[in-house]
Amino acid sequence: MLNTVYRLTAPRHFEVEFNEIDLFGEQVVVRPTHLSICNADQRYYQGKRAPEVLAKKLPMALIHEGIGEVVYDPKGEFQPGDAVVMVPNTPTESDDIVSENYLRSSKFRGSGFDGFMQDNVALDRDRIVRLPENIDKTVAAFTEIISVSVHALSRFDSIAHQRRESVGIWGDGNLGFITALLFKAMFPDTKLYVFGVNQDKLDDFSFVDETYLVREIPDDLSIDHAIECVGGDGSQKAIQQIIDFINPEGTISILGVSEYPIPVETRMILEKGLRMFGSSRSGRKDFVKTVELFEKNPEIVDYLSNIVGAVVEVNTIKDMTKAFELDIQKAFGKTIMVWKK
Ligand SMILES: NC(=O)C1=CN([C@@H]2O[C@H](COP(=O)(O)OP(=O)(O)OC[C@H]3O[C@@H](n4cnc5c(N)ncnc54)[C@H](OP(=O)(O)O)[C@@H]3O)[C@@H](O)[C@H]2O)C=CC1
Ligand SMILES: O=C(CO)[C@H](O)[C@H](O)COP(=O)(O)O
Ligand SMILES: [Zn+2]
Repeated sequence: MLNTVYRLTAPRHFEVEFNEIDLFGEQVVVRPTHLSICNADQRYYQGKRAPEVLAKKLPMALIHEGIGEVVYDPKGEFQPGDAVVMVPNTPTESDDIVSENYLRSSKFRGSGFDGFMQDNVALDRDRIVRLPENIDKTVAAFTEIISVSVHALSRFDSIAHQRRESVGIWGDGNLGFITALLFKAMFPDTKLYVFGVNQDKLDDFSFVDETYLVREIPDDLSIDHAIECVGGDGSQKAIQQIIDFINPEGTISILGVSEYPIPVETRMILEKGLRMFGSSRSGRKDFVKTVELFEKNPEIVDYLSNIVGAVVEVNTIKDMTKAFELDIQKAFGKTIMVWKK
């Protein structure tokens, strides 16, 4: 079956290309319905990655956050029209210790190979997870970034010591919002503080115990552990501030992606005996856990609908460009493409 793929061939430039989908294989064919733009997509779209990275990765279809409807399953386990979330991480081996998203051999859609900007996507059957009926699809579209938070918080639970009276999340953007919301659901007895740079964004974190502008943190405040959801140019300041305010032997969970290496005050990491760990991406089990969370706690989906930003119907390449450009201008929220291709 001939399939159309919309690849980024150069910064801000999409082109139509074609590939072949083998209908006689084992893979399930999914037609994307709702796609969501991640900061990682924007770094490719705007040409913010290093030239040698762009030269290696492009042309490539972007987008690793998305849901769709099954078109064809050779085994008949899924029926045409079934709503599913697509898992972008694609392992080629398994390991008893290392999770699928950390195996260096795994490929990731929209980073190592084509993402979901296609008319149809052929996926191994363990790369799709059935969605609950009647779920808000504009929220389900960004299940992937939610599963990243679920994954990081599960790791936090196994790494951070048990004194968890107060935890701080740095970052008042989408990842900060999602992580804060899930943190409150998973650790209801811990006081959660969110630290940001925009009062209007912080006002949306109505479900946390306190919010602070990073330039107005009281000197006597301290936290047992911290989670960094800033990334980019802000990472360095955020990590420094975390090191300043965290209690000895606390754990720092790093989630923000920085394009270039950043200096970190290792002396105080040593003196305070801190643990620092990174989390990136997620695997099938995190998606399954996330979908279970949607089913058991529908109020989480309602809260998440607050961060649905622009919803753009996409019929043409011009519409794709419009969605990415709108996403750049947004103050807050996820940009959703309703994929009519
Ligand atoms: N580890 C993973 O698998 C994943 C990582 N990410 C990464 O996480 C990072 C955040 O993503 P996302 O939330 O979508 O991006 P956003 O841009 O929505 O959020 C970052 C927020 O942090 C704010 N900020 C800037 N400086 C500071 C500071 N010093 N202290 C506190 N807050 C600050 C920004 O404000 P302002 O906009 O005003 O600068 C912005 O609101 C990105 O680097 C992204 O690539 C995302 C998904 C998954
Ligand atoms: O967004 C992410 C996961 O949801 C990761 O940050 C993203 O996968 C990093 O990939 P790349 O190396 O291509 O920037
Ligand atoms: Zn992402």
